[in-house]
Amino acid sequence: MDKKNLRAEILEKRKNISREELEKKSSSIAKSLFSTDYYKRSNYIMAYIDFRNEVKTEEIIKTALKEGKNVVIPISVVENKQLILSQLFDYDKELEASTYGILEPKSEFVREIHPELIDLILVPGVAFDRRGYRIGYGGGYYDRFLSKIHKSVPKVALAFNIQITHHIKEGKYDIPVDYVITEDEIIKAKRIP
Ligand SMILES: Nc1nc2c(c(=O)[nH]1)N(C=O)[C@@H](CNc1ccc(C(=O)N[C@@H](CCC(=O)O)C(=O)O)cc1)CN2
Ligand SMILES: Nc1ncnc2c1ncn2[C@@H]1O[C@H](COP(=O)(O)OP(=O)(O)OP(=O)(O)O)[C@@H](O)[C@H]1O
Repeated sequence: MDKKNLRAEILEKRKNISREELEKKSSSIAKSLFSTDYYKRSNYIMAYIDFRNEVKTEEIIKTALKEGKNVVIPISVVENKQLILSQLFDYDKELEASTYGILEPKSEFVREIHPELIDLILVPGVAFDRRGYRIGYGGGYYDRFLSKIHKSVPKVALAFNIQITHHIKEGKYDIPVDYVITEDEIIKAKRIP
């Protein structure tokens, strides 16, 4: 199946997850993340702010902040499809709906951070395969961003089971993630060299 149809098919399935299930599955994904070494070791986490029935990240962000970790979120720059990073201190106070309807920091709370500081990246997406390849919304924001990040920084996708697909044909800019955490398992990306 081509990328466009696969994207549409999975988005349709994800739309049908109830609020209750969304909360429950997201919470179990958060718990799995907390159990990993890369989460425990992290000090600067780049987290996305969920929209449109993505795995919710509110609990992850609030827990990480409580544990004294630094949390950084992306701001979309539409003109050049780049992501700017901003440090978040208070999830409930600092955010407002912005580009694409995604929550971003209000202007007075933008605190720009250099990408080199990041030591764990939580990646959103529409579909993933077990090698860590990904389909997003088609903007190329994360591929562009990840191309600037050192290979050693763990890239962890959060996804519901229904977002795991057999095979995604990789494009020339695609940067695979290292792990995909779902409500049922932690998939360590297997890539045949
Ligand atoms: N939570 C979250 N934040 C994120 C992303 C994400 O996937 N999830 N992104 C990941 O990159 C970036 C935003 N990317 C987006 C790209 C396109 C559309 C969008 O609405 N596209 C139109 C179709 C456009 C077209 O094809 O003409 C649509 O879906 O209706 C939304 C977000 C940055 N922040
Ligand atoms: N590193 C890059 N440099 C230049 N162009 C890029 C880069 N990464 C992606 N692109 C371009 O961005 C466009 C969208 O890419 P793609 O279809 O892979 O997006 P996606 O992964 O589905 O979306 P997103 O990353 O926004 O979730 C493509 O035209 C692609 O060529």
